[in-house]
Formats: sequence, structure tokens, C-alpha cells
Amino acid sequence: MSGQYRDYPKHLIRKLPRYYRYLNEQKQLGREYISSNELALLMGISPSQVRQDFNRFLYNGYHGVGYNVSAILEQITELLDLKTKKNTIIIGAGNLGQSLSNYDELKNCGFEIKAFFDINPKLTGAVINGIKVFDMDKIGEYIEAENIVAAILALPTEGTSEIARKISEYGVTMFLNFNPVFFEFERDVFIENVHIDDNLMMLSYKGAGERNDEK
Ligand SMILES: NC(=O)c1ccc[n+]([C@@H]2O[C@H](COP(=O)([O-])OP(=O)(O)OC[C@H]3O[C@@H](n4cnc5c(N)ncnc54)[C@H](O)[C@@H]3O)[C@@H](O)[C@H]2O)c1
Repeated sequence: MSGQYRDYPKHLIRKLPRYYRYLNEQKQLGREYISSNELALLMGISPSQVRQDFNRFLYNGYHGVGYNVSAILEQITELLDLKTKKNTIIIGAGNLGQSLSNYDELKNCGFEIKAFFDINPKLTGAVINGIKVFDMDKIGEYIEAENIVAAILALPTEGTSEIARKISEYGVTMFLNFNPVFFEFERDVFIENVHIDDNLMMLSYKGAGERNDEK
């Protein structure tokens, strides 16, 4: 990522994946241009907020017909560094790890799954979805040899933070963590936590409101 993008406000960066998703859907539908009003409706924000995001930070090319969908997508792709290939491993070759290895969006975001690592000796040597499972003993060596920069943590809570710390010392700087454990690094290591449980709880809460309204 070039230096200028580091200065982009965090609240805007957080919005970019959603902008990307909605604009990509529009592109697939054959749309070339989109107005700030339509985009605002999809995003659930005001048209003036969309205009502010775009005019100040993103593609500044509103010409009567709307914003050029492909041009904005290209800019977001560059901003989020999606085209750079990021060699990635999955730690934990169980249900979650295996499903993730099949998820196309990883590749679309530049995360190329190179290997699984697991402590279960029955899985060592197996090939799942075309990806080999290695024993945890080999992890440091593998990271260095294959220039691994990202890891997906799909293993039970126990030991996760120690494993993350250990592999960060071999050069992994990006973690997608599916575990409820919280850990931080002093160095330049980046973590995105995924908690489906949070979404389920919010869904349950929203559903309860709806049901209470019916009473
Ligand atoms: N955050 C989320 O949204 C979310 C969603 C689903 C699952 N999870 C969590 O992800 C984890 C994995 O779920 P699952 O359904 O795939 O479980 P699973 O039991 O099917 O798979 C876990 C795998 O991790 C391996 N493992 C255990 N300890 C290890 C270690 N120290 N090093 C390397 N590998 C190790 C096991 O051998 C197993 O193959 C669970 O902790 C679960 O709670 C989180």
C-alpha cells in the first residue's frame, strides 16, 4: 500500500469492503454508473455521506450519469491492496478450516492458501481441497521457506495466542482469527477477529424485538 493511503481515515477504510461488495454486485448486473442516492440506499447511509466519502477520498468523477462503477472498484481494490498475493496458511484443518479453504473470496482478496497445519496425526499428510496438511512441528520452517505472511486461526482456543506469537516471529504479519481469545502484538502485526456468535446474538435480539411487537 502506498504511503498516502495510510492517511485515509479509519472510518472510511472500514466502509470500503461494503462499498466494494455493493458496487461489485451492481457491476455483475451490468451497471456502468451509479448515483449517490442509489449507493446511499444500498449502504444504509445518507447520499451526502456518500458524496463526502467519494469527493474527499475516493473517485471524484460524478458526471450527471453517476459514479463510474468499474473505476471506483479499481480504486478500492488498490486501496485495500487486494491484488497483492499473500501466501497464507490455515491452522486447524477441522470443520471450519476445511470450509474456509473452499471459500473463493479468500483468493479474490489475494489470500492464497498454501497449507493446513494441525496437531492431529491422522490428518498429517492428507490433502483437503487440494491443500496439504502438515504437522505443527514443521510450521516455522514452512513459513520461512514459503514466504507465508498470513494465517487463518481455525483451531480451538487453547494455545491460540502462543501459536500466533510464535509464528509472528517467523514472519506472519496478518491474522484472521476465529477464536474468542484476545491477543495483541507490540510489533506491526495485524489481526481481524471474526465472531459469528456476535451476529447470532444480534439476530436473536432483533428477532425478539419483532416478536415482542407482535404481542
Ligand atoms: N468465530 C467464529 O465465528 C467461529 C465459527 C465457527 C467456529 N469457531 C471456532 O473455531 C474453532 C474450530 O472450529 P471447528 O468446528 O473447525 O472445530 P474442529 O474440532 O472441527 O477442528 C479444530 C481442528 O483444530 C485442530 N487443533 C486443535 N488444537 C490444535 C493446535 N494446538 N494446533 C493446531 N491444530 C489444532 C484439531 O486437530 C482439529 O482438526 C473452534 O474453537 C470454534 O469455536 C469460530
